[in-house]
Amino acid sequence: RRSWAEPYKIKVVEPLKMTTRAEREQAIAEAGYNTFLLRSEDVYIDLLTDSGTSAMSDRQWAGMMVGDEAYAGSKNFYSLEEAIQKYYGYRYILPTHQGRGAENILSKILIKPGDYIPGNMYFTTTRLHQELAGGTFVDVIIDEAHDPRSQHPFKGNVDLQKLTDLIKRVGAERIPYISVAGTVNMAGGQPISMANLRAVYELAKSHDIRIILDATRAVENAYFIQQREADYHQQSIAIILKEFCSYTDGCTMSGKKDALVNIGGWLALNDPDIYEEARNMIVIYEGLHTYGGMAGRDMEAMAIGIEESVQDDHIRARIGQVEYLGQKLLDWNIPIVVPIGGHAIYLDAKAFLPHIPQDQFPAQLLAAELYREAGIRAMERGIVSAGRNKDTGDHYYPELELVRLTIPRRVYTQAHMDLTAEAVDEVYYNRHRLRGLKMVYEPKYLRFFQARFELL
Ligand SMILES: CC1=C(O)/C(=C\N=C(/Cc2ccc(O)c(F)c2)C(=O)O)C(COP(=O)(O)O)=CN1
Repeated sequence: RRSWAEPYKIKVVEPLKMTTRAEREQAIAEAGYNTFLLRSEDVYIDLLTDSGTSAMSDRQWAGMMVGDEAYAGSKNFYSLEEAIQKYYGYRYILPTHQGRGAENILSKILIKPGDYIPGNMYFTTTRLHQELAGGTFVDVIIDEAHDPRSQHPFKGNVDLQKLTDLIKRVGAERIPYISVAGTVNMAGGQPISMANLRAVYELAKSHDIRIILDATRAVENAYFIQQREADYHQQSIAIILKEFCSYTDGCTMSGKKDALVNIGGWLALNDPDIYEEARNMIVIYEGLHTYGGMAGRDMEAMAIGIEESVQDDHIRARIGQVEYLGQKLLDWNIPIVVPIGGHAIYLDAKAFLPHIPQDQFPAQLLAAELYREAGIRAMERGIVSAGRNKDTGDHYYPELELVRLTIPRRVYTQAHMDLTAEAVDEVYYNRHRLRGLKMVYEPKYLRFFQARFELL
């Protein structure tokens, strides 16, 4: 059996600065034990996020050179519109500066105070925009998604009974849309199956309720459908993606993930009336409807990135690298979320640090420790990210207390993955010495971005 290797070779590199442990101890203390507050130059392997951190191809860089920076009607808008219509299948396309720009517009248009928005697990910016519009997010994901050890192949699936119960409880008229993400970031990059999405679509249509997809990693979701769903083993990623989107009425998209760009996103819709209102709102919050907060060059790079993202060789290598790292950690009995997700490895901080109670922020501590140990930057995805219940004011206490090791696309080599695994193993070996944190500064919104902590 031949090993696999990437379907590309490297043409440009960015030299990295190596730091000492002493320098890292000072840097993480000055950053308040919050990896978001570290300087990039002090980070060796940056696994904070796959958002906007992927490497563009030479064709994308070439596309940057043909940016048509006209204020209105840029050529690049039409290449982007064509690429999205071709690969995602939606009719109307509105560029936005990134995903949350689309989430803001959509929430403002579709949600009325007192509405309920069911979805397959929360996402931070998505839920916040739903709440700011007066809505309440209701989690209708299957129970297995909240269990880091469950091997369910499609943990992103919607529990149709939970959804039906909500419709019965509040009435279809209080549900402006069902918010479906594929893959599900906070569950560990877990996919929803085509069969489940089709069933959700049929249920929604029987109650005349819309479905809006968060398409941010829908290409990765298509890969899992190809690999794990019998009917799709012989289908190309592009064909699967298009069918997947056909079971939804529109999508919000952060192009900073699947679409291989450093900035960009869109709102796509099939309903002409919602489109007309969104097209009008875009000029308030994002820019003219033919650039939506992006430069022409960025739209061109994203149009090319969409084409590259659906190539079977690309997505197989991308997810193969994540699986490579995850399998190493599993072989060393280090607790991670299974099945291995599409864009990241998620350390199970509750199992990793059972002696640190959740309100002493174990995942926050573990992310800080991994940086101190090896200059590797990861992201807390536990109680700090979950924030506070808008009604009670108390923390949410999520089942999943995770540290996300997020792999940018086409950036790091297998050697970086090997070193990351060794560093995690070192921290695991010394985990008994670790102790909790206290939060000393807590911002009002999305606190995890800017909160500061001290060692207990
Ligand atoms: C499934 C989904 C996302 O993953 C996503 C973003 N993701 C980020 C950046 C980020 C966002 C929120 C955080 O709590 C976070 F700590 C990190 C990330 O790293 O995963 C957005 C929003 O897209 P925008 O970032 O283009 O506006 C919408 N939907």
